[in-house]
Amino acid sequence: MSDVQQNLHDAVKVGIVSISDRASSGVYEDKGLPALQDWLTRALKNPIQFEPRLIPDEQAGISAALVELADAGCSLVLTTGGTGPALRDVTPEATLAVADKEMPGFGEQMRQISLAFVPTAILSRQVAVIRGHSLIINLPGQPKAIAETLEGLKNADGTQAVNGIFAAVPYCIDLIGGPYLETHEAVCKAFRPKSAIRAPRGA
Ligand SMILES: Nc1ncnc2c1ncn2[C@@H]1O[C@H](COP(=O)(O)OP(=O)(O)OP(=O)(O)O)[C@@H](O)[C@H]1O
Ligand SMILES: Nc1nc2c(c(=O)[nH]1)N[C@H]1C(S)=C(S)[C@@H](COP(=O)(O)O)O[C@H]1N2
Repeated sequence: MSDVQQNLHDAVKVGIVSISDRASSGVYEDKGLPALQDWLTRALKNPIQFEPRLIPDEQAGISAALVELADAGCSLVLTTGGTGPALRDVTPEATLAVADKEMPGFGEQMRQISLAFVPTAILSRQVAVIRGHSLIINLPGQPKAIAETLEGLKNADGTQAVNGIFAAVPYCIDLIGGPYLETHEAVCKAFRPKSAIRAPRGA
């Protein structure tokens, strides 16, 4: 029987939001939602209910989608796109507008990680916030940036060279009263203080 069939892991609802004028109007195919869904499915042992949204770079519409997803019980909401300096890039403003708390460490670490991949990493103004029981994190719009920032940089032998931000997500979600997230270590090794580690179910 699989872990899911045995109910070994809490179920989690995750909002995934691709913010792109061109993908949302059909000028090009959206690669943001598939990349988010693929990475989360590879990384998490928990059964995931995805809530996908594909929307244009409009501040009010982005804020409305984030509020709707947080109110619908998404413990985690990941956005992709609209974090740069272009006039239509307003994802950070839309995210901060619905925040109860800002979590600056996520943006700082993502820019640090991304510098290992591209010198233009400093152009991303990405933020992370808490709204109620939801952690909302902005990722850059380049589809490859999703795995890069969540997973970090690995050496040729698979050991971690730079930590991805997802390592800190499960404990953050514990602290805001969400489900207990568990990861596949080959993709991402989550960190929790010893006192916060729960004994495996069914052991
Ligand atoms: N949802 C997406 N699907 C596929 N490719 C994307 C997507 N979003 C961004 N990209 C790619 O990453 C590049 C940089 O993303 P950015 O968010 O800056 O897009 P943009 O230039 O603001 O345009 P748009 O909002 O229309 O996607 C884009 O030019 C495009 O090649
Ligand atoms: N990991 C990673 N971070 C990245 C990039 C990337 O390709 N990989 N692109 C950068 C670029 S070119 C820009 S302009 C900013 C903002 O991108 P966005 O407007 O698509 O969110 O993210 C930066 N961060």
